[in-house]
Amino acid sequence: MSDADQHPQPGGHGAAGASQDGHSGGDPVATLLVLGASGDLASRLLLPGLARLLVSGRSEDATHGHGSSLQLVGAGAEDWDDAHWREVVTEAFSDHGADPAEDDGAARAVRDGSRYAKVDVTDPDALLDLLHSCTAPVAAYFALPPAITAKACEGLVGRDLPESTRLVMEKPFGSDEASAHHLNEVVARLVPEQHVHRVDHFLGTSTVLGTLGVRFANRLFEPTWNAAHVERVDVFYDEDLALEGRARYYDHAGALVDMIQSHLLQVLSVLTMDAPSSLDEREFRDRKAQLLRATRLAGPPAEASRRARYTAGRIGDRDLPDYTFEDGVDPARQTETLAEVVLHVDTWRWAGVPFRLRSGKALGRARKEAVITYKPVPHLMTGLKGNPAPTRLRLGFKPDTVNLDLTVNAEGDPFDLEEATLTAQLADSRLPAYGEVLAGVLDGDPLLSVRGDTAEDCWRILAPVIAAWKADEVPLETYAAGSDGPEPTEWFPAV
Ligand SMILES: NC(=O)C1=CN([C@@H]2O[C@H](COP(=O)(O)OP(=O)(O)OC[C@H]3O[C@@H](n4cnc5c(N)ncnc54)[C@H](OP(=O)(O)O)[C@@H]3O)[C@@H](O)[C@H]2O)C=CC1
Ligand SMILES: O=C1O[C@H](COP(=O)(O)O)[C@@H](O)[C@H](O)[C@H]1O
Repeated sequence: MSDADQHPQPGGHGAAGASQDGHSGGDPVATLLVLGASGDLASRLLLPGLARLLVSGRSEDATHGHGSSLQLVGAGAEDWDDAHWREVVTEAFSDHGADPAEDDGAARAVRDGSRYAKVDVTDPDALLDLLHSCTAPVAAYFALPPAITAKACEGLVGRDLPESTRLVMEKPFGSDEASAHHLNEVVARLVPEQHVHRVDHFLGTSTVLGTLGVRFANRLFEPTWNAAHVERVDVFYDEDLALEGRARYYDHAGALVDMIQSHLLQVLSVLTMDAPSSLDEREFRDRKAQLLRATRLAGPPAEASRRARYTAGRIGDRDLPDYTFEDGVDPARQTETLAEVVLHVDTWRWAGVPFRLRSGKALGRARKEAVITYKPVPHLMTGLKGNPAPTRLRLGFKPDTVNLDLTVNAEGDPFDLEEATLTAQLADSRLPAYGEVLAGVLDGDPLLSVRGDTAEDCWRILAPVIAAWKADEVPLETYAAGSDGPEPTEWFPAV
């Protein structure tokens, strides 16, 4: 897909361009239609995100003052009625600071006005009827298994959708570059690109957004943010959570697709892109796309990728079984629970710098941070003692922190060197990631959505790894649950 296809209206945000009041997305969304209302995503992340958005008042901004009249429609295969759906909404809202019983504002209005529709989304007539029964513009949130989402979209091709419909698509978007390309073509026949929200909730996290402030609102970092000064960059998303009953999805996806193909490549792009001139969606997404287009695996998959799976172990007071004994897991799938890759970004700025992306489950330490390691100083003056550790900037995710590891003169002996860390705790975002994502959807602003070309590129970058793992060219290592993961190697050093 070319840039031109992605940008029918240079300078504008939505298909309608910037609206009269300067808002980015044209008409605000009137109906949020959650397809897959009985699913895990809807109850655990979407409804809580919506609750927090309603309480924050941002929904009024996002909908240009119509937050409390937002219609919430849940739909799915379950034989629920409106009353049951409202109970689900009430529970999710109450657990997240928006108890409709106490709140007489937007949360209550949205809950009281919400309804449920039973529908098989793969039946195009039924889905279309449902869409037309909603007040337009409708944001159709596909909280569905990806194959069902693709089938539902295909069924809508050639049919008349309500005006200004937005399609909100979850990850994974496609299952490889070709299928993502195909899905992009299908979606492009339904709505303009600016009305497609390919969700990556990491782009809604305060840390990823906070990276922009640290990088671009300070004179200090940007001049050294390049291959001349940076030795390596490591992005870790090590979780102490294990499978947590998600075999139906995870045992097919694995760590590479679940975390690296989607979230961590987005983090990488924000960490390494050139400075956009504004937070206009086109400026921002162009910069990310440019960076990812230049990204490739740093070597042959047997060296530049590694996969591993947890065995039985203990995390805190939890005993965990070997992954292959978890409910719903098929050991023959050889699903990895930890993945690491090393990438290169072929640009003047980044040539030769290794970027390691790593994520794993059931690790002893939940380490979630991007570490920028600087090169040693060109000359350390004779007379200073000690072996200085490299300067490191560590951007922590959850909690959101900035740590700068420096070498300083030691206490008591000014000729000796020691390490010191400057730490800043970043302010918590008022909204959880899904609240931020929904604000963008309701506002019709795709700034924090993954653009179609980028969705394809993320598959292209990892295609050699996926093929090599499928062909068993890279061994599936093991690590005990509760450990630090597989042993460090030259390609995957301890940092
Ligand atoms: N859960 C999570 O933490 C996250 C999920 N995602 C993504 O969100 C999407 C949904 O995931 P999740 O909620 O976990 O999945 P679930 O399996 O929990 O839920 C899927 C929902 O879709 C419904 N459904 C399935 N087929 C149809 C159909 N033909 N017509 C109508 N409804 C149907 C299911 O109903 P029924 O149960 O009755 O079949 C269920 O309500 C996936 O793309 C996933 O990758 C992304 C980030 C995090
Ligand atoms: O999308 C996903 O993300 C979570 C990690 O994100 P967090 O915001 O919950 O920390 C991950 O656990 C899950 O496997 C993956 O599907």
